[in-house]
Amino acid sequence: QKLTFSLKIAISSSLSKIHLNVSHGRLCASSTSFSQRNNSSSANLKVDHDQTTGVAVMHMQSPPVNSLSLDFLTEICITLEKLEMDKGCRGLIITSSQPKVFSAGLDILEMYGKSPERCGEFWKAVQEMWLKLYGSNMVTIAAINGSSPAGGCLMSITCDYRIMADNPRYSIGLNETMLGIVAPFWFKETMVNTVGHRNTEISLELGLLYKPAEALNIGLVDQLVPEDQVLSAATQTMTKWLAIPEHARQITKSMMRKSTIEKLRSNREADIQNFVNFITKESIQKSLRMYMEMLKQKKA
Ligand SMILES: CCCCCCCCCC/C=C\CC(=O)SCCNC(=O)CCNC(=O)[C@H](O)C(C)(C)COP(=O)(O)OP(=O)(O)OC[C@H]1O[C@@H](n2cnc3c(N)ncnc32)[C@H](O)[C@@H]1OP(=O)(O)O
Repeated sequence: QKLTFSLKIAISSSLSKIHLNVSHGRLCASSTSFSQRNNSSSANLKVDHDQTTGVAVMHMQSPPVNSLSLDFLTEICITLEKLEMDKGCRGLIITSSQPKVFSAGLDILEMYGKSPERCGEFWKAVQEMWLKLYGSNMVTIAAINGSSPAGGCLMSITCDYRIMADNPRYSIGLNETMLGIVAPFWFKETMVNTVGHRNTEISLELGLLYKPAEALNIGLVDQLVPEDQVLSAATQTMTKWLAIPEHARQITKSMMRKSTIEKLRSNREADIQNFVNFITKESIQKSLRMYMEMLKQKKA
């Protein structure tokens, strides 16, 4: 059996302790320094892990708008995997370091003019991020400090709780139909599980983007706070969620989400084929091109 051995040594203190754990056939080594903080950065993510509270804050910093490219999705998945395996991490807050935007959703350039193979690889990464987040054992909170359309909204609704900046310039929603594309069944089900069937039907058919107050009204977000308090409110909420007996909370979460997760898990290949066939159609490529032009014109 292959053992994965990862050794992280925090040199922030000269006195650091190394813990070895064997779990699920994997040998992991992690370290705790007396400062109890473990900060790490990759190209487009900064993770602040406070080991005293067991809470990690993942800051997305992929300019200009945190759009989810294949590279960025891969980075997010690797980080989620590491945090999930780390017994010292019980809660995850996801937020953005980019001004005015939480995430602009999937990177449109990954879906335009690309080979079927590349599109398939991209879609597999989108599935992977969703599976990791929706099925996470950690308490997950989206600290939505900017606009969050389409894939950005999906990312938010995979979390257990959403706190959004109360700024009417921002919006959130699954607006895929406005791009001439269709939210797949697992996007739709995540939305139904959040705001119910009727709200989802209206929202998806019309490709609606909601202002924060409207999003709160239909239950797409759970709380609105002034912009400068999004992260502190998320931290406060996290403390409450982490006080719930962990095993009971995790089993309950799994019970609520299991059937949606299983449906994708057992149909991953077919879902990739659907996506590739759909997105490479001439008519869909034309819609995406027009949408990108519209985005550029909006700027001019
Ligand atoms: C039969 C069933 C089969 C199932 C098939 C499945 C089909 C596929 C399903 C796909 C699912 C999800 C799709 C998505 O997530 S698509 C992405 C949707 N996103 C959007 O519509 C958001 C578009 N962006 C905006 O509205 C704005 O950019 C913003 C986020 C509100 C920010 O506004 P801003 O004024 O601050 O910034 P702006 O000047 O507009 O943008 C800056 C530059 O970034 C580029 N850009 C913006 N969004 C994206 C993106 N999503 N991907 C790539 N690039 C993006 C924008 O063009 C600007 O670029 P430049 O500076 O002009 O070069």
